[in-house]
Amino acid sequence: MNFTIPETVLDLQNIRNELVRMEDSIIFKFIERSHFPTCPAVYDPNHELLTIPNFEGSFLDWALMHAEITQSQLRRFESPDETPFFPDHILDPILPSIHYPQVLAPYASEVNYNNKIKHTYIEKIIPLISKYQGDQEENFGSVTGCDIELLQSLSRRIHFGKFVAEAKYQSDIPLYTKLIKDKDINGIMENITNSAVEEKILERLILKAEVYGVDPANKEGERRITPEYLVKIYKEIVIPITKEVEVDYLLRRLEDE
Ligand SMILES: O=C(O)C(=O)C[C@]1(C(=O)O)C=C[C@@H](O)C=C1
Repeated sequence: MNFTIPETVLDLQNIRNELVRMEDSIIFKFIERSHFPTCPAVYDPNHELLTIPNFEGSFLDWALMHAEITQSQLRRFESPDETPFFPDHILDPILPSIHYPQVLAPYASEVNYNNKIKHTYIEKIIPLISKYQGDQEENFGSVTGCDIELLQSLSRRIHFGKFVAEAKYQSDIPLYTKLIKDKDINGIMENITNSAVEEKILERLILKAEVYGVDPANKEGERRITPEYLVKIYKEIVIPITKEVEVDYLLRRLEDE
């Protein structure tokens, strides 16, 4: 899909194809992160080994914020599929603006689930995918680099829910208008849910984890990511938060009408 061509952005099939492609990069990033232990020091706002003068927050927060500041100057957050973790700290781009056509509602950038994504990543995903529990000081930098990449990939995937929601709204405006006016959260959730698509995603993830998760040159067939964990992460975290994004986006959809 091409963000300068609105028709391609709101085509549900294109959006789903993009979500499928994102699975690959997310799986490979999980594999990268799984080489390291949990490293709780990186997420602890008051850790003695990782205190940063004049900064309140964890080492990961500090690194992610500075990565985003640089990326904002490279125009990353002008793109409607990118959502910053530190929206109050990013800067104007140095590169000239692209002026993407507006395909989402004007409030779309305010639908920001990154705090929840970061929290869930640290609390639930890290313990699941890490090699073992504990710190390994010499890897703090690598771990932080992996975390930034993974968090940004997960954020992009989950906030794609805004495009899905807009496409679904456009496909049945009378239905969604009624549900939104009635503030019928359960009704919206029911209508945006497609269990067959979800099942397909989970089946495909099992297959991908089986193929990508084993190094073909490794005689012992050691696993780098288990299908069970991948399915658990998608089923319990990625898909549910994507649906929350969809519902939140839709609840405000009639604001300016
Ligand atoms: O593909 C869709 O229709 C979506 O809404 C996306 C998604 C997902 O997160 O992958 C979420 C809800 C649906 O039940 C199916 C899949």
